[in-house]
Amino acid sequence: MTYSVKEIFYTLQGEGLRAGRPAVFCRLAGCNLWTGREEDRANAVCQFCDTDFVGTDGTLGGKFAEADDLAFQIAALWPDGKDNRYVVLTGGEPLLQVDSELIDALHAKGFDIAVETNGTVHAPPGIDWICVSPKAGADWIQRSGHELKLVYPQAGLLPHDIGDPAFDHLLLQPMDGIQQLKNTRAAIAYCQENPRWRLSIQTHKVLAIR
Ligand SMILES: C[S@@+](CC[C@H](N)C(=O)[O-])C[C@H]1O[C@@H](n2cnc3c(N)ncnc32)[C@H](O)[C@@H]1O
Ligand SMILES: Nc1nc2[nH]cc(C(=O)O)c2c(=O)[nH]1
Ligand code: SF4
Ligand SMILES: [Mg+2]
Repeated sequence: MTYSVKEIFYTLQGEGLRAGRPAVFCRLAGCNLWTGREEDRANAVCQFCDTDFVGTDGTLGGKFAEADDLAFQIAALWPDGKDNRYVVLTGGEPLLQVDSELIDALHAKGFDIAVETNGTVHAPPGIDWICVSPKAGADWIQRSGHELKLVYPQAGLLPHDIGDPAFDHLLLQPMDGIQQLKNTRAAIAYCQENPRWRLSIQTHKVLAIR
């Protein structure tokens, strides 16, 4: 299977329960909820995306013919001789491409594997940390995982619509955009009133890292 990769870079996980953890990010190209073209945004299922996932032209992006080739490139970004290897597979929608060959190849290189998914595709077995961020108007089928990271607020998919899902951790992430400050205030208030939920800040944006 050939993997289309937008970019690969070494940074800190910015979001969610594991914010602050050093990680190689591998951003797979393409998504099933938006083409990624601005002219299509208003008609997309997911309209608030903050990410460029189109094509393979980013840092270390490209087409990787084999899982081992992609795992080799990811491993090359980890500091020499250091353990606690961690890779975050994101996109776009990574589960359109992630398969058992890639999971095995990354495990063989010693990586703990996380995925950031919109929940419209079942996660294959073996992923070590599944973060699902469901989207209003999209089929949500991956309903279990380690963290549920709900972008807030989304008309039609508010925390009280979610019930009692099979996730270890429930997080609210304020929607970035022109209402970012207002959304952050509202998310803080919701978490304080509903303490099963905790706040996820996009710390990489504050820190000005990738
Ligand atoms: C770019 S998505 C890629 C992974 C997958 N397609 C998904 O939606 O989960 C990575 C994370 O960014 C979140 N995100 C995207 N746009 C956002 C925005 N404007 N504000 C806050 N979070 C956003 C997504 O919900 C998801 O948790
Ligand atoms: N630092 C950093 N943390 C992130 N967490 C989720 C991201 C994503 O775009 O999936 C992301 C990202 O792009 N950068
Ligand atoms: S599902 Fe994820 S990658 Fe796709 S458009 Fe929405 S936030 Fe962006
Ligand atoms: Mg991002």
